[in-house]
Amino acid sequence: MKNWKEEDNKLKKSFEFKDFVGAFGFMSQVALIAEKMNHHPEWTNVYNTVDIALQSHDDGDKVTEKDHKLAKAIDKISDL
Ligand SMILES: C[C@H](O)[C@H](O)[C@H]1CNC2=NC(N)=NC(=O)C2=N1
Repeated sequence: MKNWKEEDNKLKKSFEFKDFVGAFGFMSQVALIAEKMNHHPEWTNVYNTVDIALQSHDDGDKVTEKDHKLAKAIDKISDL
């Protein structure tokens, strides 16, 4: 898990892409994985950047193993 930081009971990381298409393509892939895992990111997108914060709402709004699993899956997608 590269460059994720834990802050405010969330795992956070910012991703930067060449342009909006790169950013949105990444988000589309993450959305499919998140839906499969039934674990969904809080995120914002501004043009070529995507800021992600992961937290388990069902488990007291804290970071759990589910967040770590999703973070690893997201890193894999961003390395492609
Ligand atoms: C009903 C549904 O299974 C739950 O609300 C799931 C959906 N996605 C989720 N995503 C995240 N990040 N945390 C959760 O606790 C969570 N719970």
